[in-house]
Amino acid sequence: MIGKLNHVAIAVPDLQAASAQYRDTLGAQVGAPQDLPEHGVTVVFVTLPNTKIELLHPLGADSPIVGFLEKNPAGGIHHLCYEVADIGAARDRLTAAGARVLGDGEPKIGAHGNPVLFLHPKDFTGTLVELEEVGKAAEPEAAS
Ligand SMILES: CC[C@H](C(=O)O)C(=O)SCCNC(=O)CCNC(=O)[C@H](O)C(C)(C)COP(=O)(O)OP(=O)(O)OC[C@H]1O[C@@H](n2cnc3c(N)ncnc32)[C@H](O)[C@@H]1OP(=O)(O)O
Ligand SMILES: [Co+2]
Repeated sequence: MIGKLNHVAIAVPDLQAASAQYRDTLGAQVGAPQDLPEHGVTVVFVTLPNTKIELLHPLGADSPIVGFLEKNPAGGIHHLCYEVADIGAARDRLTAAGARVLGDGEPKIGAHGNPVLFLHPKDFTGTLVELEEVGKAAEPEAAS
């Protein structure tokens, strides 16, 4: 059911410092900060040849990553995001298997404009999992 690793998210206490480290020390392609008020985070995406790193910083007092940064003040790996072709079907299959989908169970639009859901870390070997629906590219038409 799961496909490509879309991104690895790292919660960071200082977004500017983390962005500079990835750009200047590691020589990676680093994007601009993006505020996502609906998710309570500011994100910066680092594009790697085979996946992305999502640098996460709290936006607002109700941010879901405030508690994580309190427990991990230097920052740390926060979640993995896997691509799925049909997020509704994935959610139904996972809830039937007993996994907890976070929030009200309805997908929200994530940083890439695609529907996303989160799964409780206690149900996935201590790892918070994000699912992102990435539509399949149109099949090329068969040559006639
Ligand atoms: C969608 C926009 C963007 C994108 O990619 O497009 C993003 O990725 S936004 C990312 C930020 N959004 C979220 O994380 C939404 C889902 N998260 C949540 O609902 C909460 O953060 C939750 C429920 C995972 C944790 O809630 P809380 O911070 O209140 O912590 P608790 O003390 O209730 O945690 C319970 C238990 O789980 C452990 N925990 C918490 N966070 C993580 C984590 N990231 N990875 C692994 N384990 C985690 C925590 O330590 C507690 O364990 P315990 O043994 O009881 O101490
Ligand atoms: Co994410």
